[in-house]
Amino acid sequence: MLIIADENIPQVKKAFGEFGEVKLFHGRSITQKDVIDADVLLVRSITRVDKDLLEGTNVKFVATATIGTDHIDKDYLNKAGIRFADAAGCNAYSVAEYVVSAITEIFFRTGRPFQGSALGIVGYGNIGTKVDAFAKALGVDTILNDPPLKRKTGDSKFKSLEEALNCDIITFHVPLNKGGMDNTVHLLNEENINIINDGSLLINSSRGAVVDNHALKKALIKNKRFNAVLDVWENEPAIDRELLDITDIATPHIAGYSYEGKLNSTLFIYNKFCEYAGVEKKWKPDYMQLEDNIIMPRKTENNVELMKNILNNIYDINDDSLKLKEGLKLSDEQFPRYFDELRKNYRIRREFFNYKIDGSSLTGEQIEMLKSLRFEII
Ligand SMILES: NC(=O)C1=CN([C@@H]2O[C@H](COP(=O)(O)OP(=O)(O)OC[C@H]3O[C@@H](n4cnc5c(N)ncnc54)[C@H](O)[C@@H]3O)[C@@H](O)[C@H]2O)C=CC1
Ligand SMILES: O=C(O)C(=O)[C@H](O)COP(=O)(O)O
Repeated sequence: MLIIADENIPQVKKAFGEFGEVKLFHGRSITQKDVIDADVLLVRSITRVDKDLLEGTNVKFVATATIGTDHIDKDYLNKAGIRFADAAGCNAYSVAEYVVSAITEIFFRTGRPFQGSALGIVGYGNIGTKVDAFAKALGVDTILNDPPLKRKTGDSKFKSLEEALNCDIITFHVPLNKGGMDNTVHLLNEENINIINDGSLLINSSRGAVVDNHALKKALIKNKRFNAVLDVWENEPAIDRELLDITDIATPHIAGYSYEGKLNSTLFIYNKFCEYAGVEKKWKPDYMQLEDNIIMPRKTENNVELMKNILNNIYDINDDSLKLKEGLKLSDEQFPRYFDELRKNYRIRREFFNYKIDGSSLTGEQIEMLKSLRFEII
């Protein structure tokens, strides 16, 4: 069996090697010629999988080691009788932790408290539900927007997009739906961007095109009255560098790149392949136990300061932002490669549950907050 895989799927050779030859390719440059004799194609978000790539090939099974599937023409795969699998949920905690880090950093910079702030969550699926739980743990109220779920459940907890945009923080966790009733292309656009209040914080870690980047740039240039955190961009990796310059925290599509999230992505597609092929699931990734994982936070009653102090030991989102912004020095030709290299060589970022926190200087409420964020308290 010939298996063609994106070189950035971790441990893919170990996982799939038992089924045949695994050949690795750079995800942006996989062509029909590369997959012509393949039985299995394993991609990440940067490979467009459609008729142009697969017609006339031998491919019977396609999997993406990602949550998002907007790069896959599922209708074509269905018609062509090609089985498809995604890695739904694999890095949901990673993205939720990214959002906690982004809020902490911006609130620390601007001297705002978590308590009493309201967070609008657009998209209440695997990631949105985790962000909701984390926000509540921090003392942040939430407003939920998810029209498909509202139709399905009739639950009055789901509010309008306008209500979500009216919050102190707005975060997007929707798939990129290109058209239809639940279109999400330019969900935030020239018309509704003005709903965002002065001093609010906008976070997009879903897909770049969910936010009209041109409208956002115009709004920020005209009057920088709210903060913006962007992990995803229109036209990655050739992103709008003027927008990059004026974004408060700017990262190269790494919100889902926790160590666990990446390994889960391989495990999830491996498991789905085994189910498809009717073979026993033998492989499991080695998640490696973390050493030196005890954090002793400074005593403070200010929870933003406490979180900033803890996150400095785990994941300082500023480091990612500064590195991406260093790319502003490069030429337009050099930048896309730089963006991809930052992603390829991304650091090992462990999820919160790996860390133990010395609770001796913490209040009972702070201990409960940190436990809800999946830290272990000792
Ligand atoms: N930046 C990154 O590294 C990552 C980005 N993502 C992106 O995040 C997206 C969301 O991930 P999950 O929560 O796991 O997906 P999910 O499928 O579990 O949840 C998405 C939710 O959005 C809702 N939705 C659909 N259309 C909507 C609309 N027009 N308005 C409001 N809500 C709408 C759906 O009903 C669903 O509940 C993925 O599709 C992917 O594009 C996912 C992982 C990592
Ligand atoms: O899971 C998703 O969806 C994502 O956006 C990924 O975390 C992004 O990873 P790549 O596939 O672009 O490496």
